[in-house]
Amino acid sequence: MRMNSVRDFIEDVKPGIKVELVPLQDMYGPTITDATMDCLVVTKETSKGATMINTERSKRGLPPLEVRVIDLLDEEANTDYQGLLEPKISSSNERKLLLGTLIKEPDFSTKPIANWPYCIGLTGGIASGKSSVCKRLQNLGAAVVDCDKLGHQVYIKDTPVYHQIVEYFGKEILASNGEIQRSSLGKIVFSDKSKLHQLNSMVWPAIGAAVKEEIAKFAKEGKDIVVIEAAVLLEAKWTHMVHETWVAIIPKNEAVKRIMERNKMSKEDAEARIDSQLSNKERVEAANVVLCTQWDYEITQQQVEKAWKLLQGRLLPKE
Ligand SMILES: CC(C)(COP(=O)(O)OP(=O)(O)OC[C@H]1O[C@@H](n2cnc3c(N)ncnc32)[C@H](O)[C@@H]1O)[C@@H](O)C(=O)NCCC(=O)NCCS
Ligand SMILES: Nc1ncnc2c1ncn2[C@@H]1O[C@H](COP(=O)(O)OP(=O)(O)OP(=O)(O)O)[C@@H](O)[C@H]1O
Repeated sequence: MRMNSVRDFIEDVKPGIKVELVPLQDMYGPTITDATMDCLVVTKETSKGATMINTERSKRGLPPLEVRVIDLLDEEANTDYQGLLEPKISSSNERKLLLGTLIKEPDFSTKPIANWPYCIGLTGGIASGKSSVCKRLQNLGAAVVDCDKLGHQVYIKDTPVYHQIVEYFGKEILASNGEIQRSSLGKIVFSDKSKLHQLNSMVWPAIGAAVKEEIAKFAKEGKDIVVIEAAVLLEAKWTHMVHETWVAIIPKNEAVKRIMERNKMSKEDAEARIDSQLSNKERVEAANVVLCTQWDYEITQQQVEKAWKLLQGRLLPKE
């Protein structure tokens, strides 16, 4: 079959057939373990891999995949094909197919964590849909650690962190009962980067320790997969506590719209809040899996189900 690009092939596929694009470096992942797959589309250059994939499938008692070799027509088309498999996300239809798939192999070599429970760090910008994705993963069976909530617990009156914060920010952040008023603290730190930095250095170690305790608690309960929802996962370097980093993204204009609606913020304030955080690009660069919540809830659900299903095929063995 001679095609301009893989996209042509996909457009040629009849509706109802499940098509997944697997980045070249991940061809071995789902393709050797997914019992629901029927067919593998490869170029001449990657057809050797297909033979090896079928050998691996037969070792696992899975039926061989029908292999379709397509021939790309010209240089330009070949570039398009390579671009398609690059681990980057844009709004193009082809790259949509990468959402929910493993775009980068996780690297456990530098992480001092046990194989089990398998931990996913879920991050993303403000209003990117983290909570919505988490809820869906929880419905599928994941245990969830909410770092915003853990963050709120470190402000409990008379703890060492409480005293440190009051000493630095002054008594004006306290309510009449002596408790820290987060809204007052938020106003200060979200308009002053150096103060936010100070606050982070006081509270992140305590939140990190609380995350570890939660993971240990879920391990005792026998949970297999724990999702750690953390807006600041990358900034706080909590990635060393998780096996994989999943990132929720939305375009900036959609984020502004959502924040204005949900938080009743002005456009300028919403933009300032987004600009104070990491960009989508920076997060995607660190991501093993990317999810985009830009469209209907149904599409978010489909991406989450796909990500969950593929995840089952790469969980590490219990030690
Ligand atoms: C500044 C605080 C007191 C404001 O509390 P408040 O209840 O008003 O907001 P909340 O905690 O619900 O956070 C709202 C959103 O702000 C963003 N955000 C929170 N903390 C940070 C931070 N340190 N850096 C950047 N963005 C942040 C996140 O998108 C978060 O979802 C609070 O956010 C806080 O203690 N932040 C520092 C601790 C932290 O990093 N928590 C987040 C753990 S994921
Ligand atoms: N398709 C969608 N998937 C997920 N969320 C969506 C979608 N469409 C709209 N939203 C809305 O986006 C808003 C933000 O979602 P959510 O609260 O899950 O984000 P978040 O990243 O947890 O936000 P934050 O960290 O700012 O609290 C919600 O009001 C949600 O209803």
